Amino acid sequence: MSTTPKIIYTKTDEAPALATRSFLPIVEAFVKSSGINIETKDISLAARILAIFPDFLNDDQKVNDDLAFLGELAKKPEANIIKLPNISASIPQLKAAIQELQEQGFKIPNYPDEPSNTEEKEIKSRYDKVKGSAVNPVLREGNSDRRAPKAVKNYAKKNPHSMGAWSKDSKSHVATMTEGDFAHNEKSTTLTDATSVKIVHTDENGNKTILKDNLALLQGEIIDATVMSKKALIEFLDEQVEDALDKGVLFSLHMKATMMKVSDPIIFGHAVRVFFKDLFKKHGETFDKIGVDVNNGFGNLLSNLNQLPDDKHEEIREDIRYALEHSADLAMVNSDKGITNLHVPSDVIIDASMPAMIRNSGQMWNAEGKAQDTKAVIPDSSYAGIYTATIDFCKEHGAFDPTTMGTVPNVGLMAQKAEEYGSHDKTFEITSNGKVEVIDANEKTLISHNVEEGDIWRMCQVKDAPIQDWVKLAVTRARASQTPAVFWLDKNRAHDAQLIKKVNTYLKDHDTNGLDLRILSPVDATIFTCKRLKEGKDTISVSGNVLRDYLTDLFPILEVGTSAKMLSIVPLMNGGGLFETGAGGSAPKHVQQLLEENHLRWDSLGEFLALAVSLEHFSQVNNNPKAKILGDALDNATEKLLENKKGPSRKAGELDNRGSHFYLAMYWAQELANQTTDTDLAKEFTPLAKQLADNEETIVKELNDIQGSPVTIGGYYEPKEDLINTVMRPSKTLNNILN
Ligand SMILES: NC(=O)C1=CN([C@@H]2O[C@H](COP(=O)(O)OP(=O)(O)OC[C@H]3O[C@@H](n4cnc5c(N)ncnc54)[C@H](OP(=O)(O)O)[C@@H]3O)[C@@H](O)[C@H]2O)C=CC1
Ligand SMILES: O=C(O)CCC(=O)C(=O)O
Ligand SMILES: [Mg+2]
Repeated sequence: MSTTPKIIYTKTDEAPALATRSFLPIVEAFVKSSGINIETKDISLAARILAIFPDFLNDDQKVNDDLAFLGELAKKPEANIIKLPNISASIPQLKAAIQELQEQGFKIPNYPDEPSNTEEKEIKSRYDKVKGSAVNPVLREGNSDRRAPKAVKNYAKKNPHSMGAWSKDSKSHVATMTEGDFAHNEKSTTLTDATSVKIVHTDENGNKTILKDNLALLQGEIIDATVMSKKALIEFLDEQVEDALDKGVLFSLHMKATMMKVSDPIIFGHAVRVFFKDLFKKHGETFDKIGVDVNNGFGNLLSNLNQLPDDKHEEIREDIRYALEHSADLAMVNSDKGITNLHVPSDVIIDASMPAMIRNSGQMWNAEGKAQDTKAVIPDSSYAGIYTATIDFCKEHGAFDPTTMGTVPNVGLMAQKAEEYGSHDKTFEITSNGKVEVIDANEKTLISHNVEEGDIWRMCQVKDAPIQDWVKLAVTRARASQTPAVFWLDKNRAHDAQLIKKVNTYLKDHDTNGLDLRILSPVDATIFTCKRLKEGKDTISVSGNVLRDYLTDLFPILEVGTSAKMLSIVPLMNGGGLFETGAGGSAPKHVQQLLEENHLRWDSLGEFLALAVSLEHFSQVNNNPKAKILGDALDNATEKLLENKKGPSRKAGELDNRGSHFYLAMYWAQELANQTTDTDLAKEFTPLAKQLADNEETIVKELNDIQGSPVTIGGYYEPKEDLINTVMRPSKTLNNILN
């Protein structure tokens, strides 16, 4: 077995996977002579599906379970992983990927929506492991450190992105529940001893069902459990649809159906049924018969209608048209194609969609493709208040100004499936009235809730070691950047109250002299942070897992226009490093544009930043000074790329992702040629730098001239390697130089 130190590069999905085909050959060419091996591991949705069905595949079709491999590696000190964004698949995406793979000759089974026998149940449980946020929680064996690097911030100050104006009269607002939701029903406790718990449902007749057994918990672990009342949820949604109609604002639902893969699709389904309640009243039975499941979005209903005879089909279509005309206006994902906010649960994801709305004067797109004030519906009130507070701040003070505003780095608790991340196998849609209890090994009930049929009950856990690590990371970052840090914790929330005790205890382990550290509720923290932000002051947010996700899109999108340019480091708890490429996702719209116009507007800046820190980490761990020089040179090259505005444009015919990679390579080679610390590297890169510069015009022309017409890559989830490489490496001149 080889123990050669290496950097692992992940192959993922959609835009970042396309970009990798262009960027990775450059990286490999640059690091080859410095004793750095790059190995790729495929954690794309397609590969993850194939990895769990070896028994359905021919020998030559089988693939390794690279995610499992990386999950183990992430726990070892030698881990050095560059992690690109991947699809956290909703059911419609999962099904599309399955269909594509089947069409390519992989004989994997269909996804059984309603498994009717043991075999189907087994297949479904395998697919459920691939579903939703199945990669990040496995690899993130450390807490999160995300911030905008100085160069990125300075660039944004000099070249501000567009920012929609806010007025006091804006009707946009957030609607959230005031009772009966996860926030209001939460109960929490810290374990004094290690134990093993079971989760038991007892119905009104005393019949017990074990929902989960033998869940081992450590001493000092915080657990919390809560329930979303179906009745309260439906009543709330009903009021919001009415209110949106009354106020003449768009109805827009913002969930995290991908990451919160069990609870949020159920909530999404309720929203669809409430919005189209007359339709469901009239045709509910028909929908049941043809297997409609709107937990997968309204699009699921539409695609199932084909099973009906033409006249019935047309009648229902007419009723849908009527419903859309007479109910509140829906926010649109694509008004040209008639795709609404309720069509696909993975189209509107709260972390990216709320900041986009706030950046756009609080407006979303209506059916005519025009911007309109919006009611953003976020049913659970645990975290909705941060958006209310931000929106109120903008109404009061106007939009933020990217040329003067400060910055908000985040230190996020997420290691070892902390908080809601770890709730997936402990979230249940309740089948009958009764109670749900968490019972320990001594048969003591730790937490108990009365529940009703249809309620969503969930339990989360957060271990003590990750909390200690998180507090330490917060202090380290506050010290290193001399920036005030705020723990976004609400003493009135059960789970947060437990966490606050630990924060206060563990802060004592550190020298906090001269640091400004506070604990504020999320709403107060938002107000405090926004005020400082407006005054040009920086504030670190130290948050739990969900707020980590929300805040690392919210502030970056307001500050620098995108979260793709964030430095995103996960110092792994066992000493390794996971380097993520920004805080954004895989930008599906970008693939569409590439296929139609052969232009990829994906910006790899986050990847450049990740590689630089990965090289630095490699240098330290493996005592390899060349890696440090490569990393420093890459950082300088990235800064130059920003200064010279060589990032991708949005428009076909202009510099795109591939062109920006060329410039990065040229600047990187120049930096290496000009540095004086390592003469061998300087000697190696001097001719390369010259060749790249001499051929700049030819290469850029080759990269831009091919744009403008459609291309094929032989698949969306599992593109053909030769086709995708041809599309992503179209400059013969550049390829020859790199070879
Ligand atoms: N770390 C991870 O693995 C993450 C994965 N995801 C997954 O990503 C997918 C898409 O999620 P979504 O919520 O749409 O969020 P995205 O961040 O992927 O996309 C939202 C918009 O942000 C802009 N954007 C994001 N990244 C870049 C980039 N590098 N360069 C240029 N523009 C960028 C694009 O705007 P424009 O259209 O204006 O160009 C894009 O349409 C989902 O499958 C989700 O599960 C999401 C977040 C993190
Ligand atoms: O894991 C996911 O599904 C999304 C992750 C994400 O959005 C983030 O970490 O910012
Ligand atoms: Mg996110």
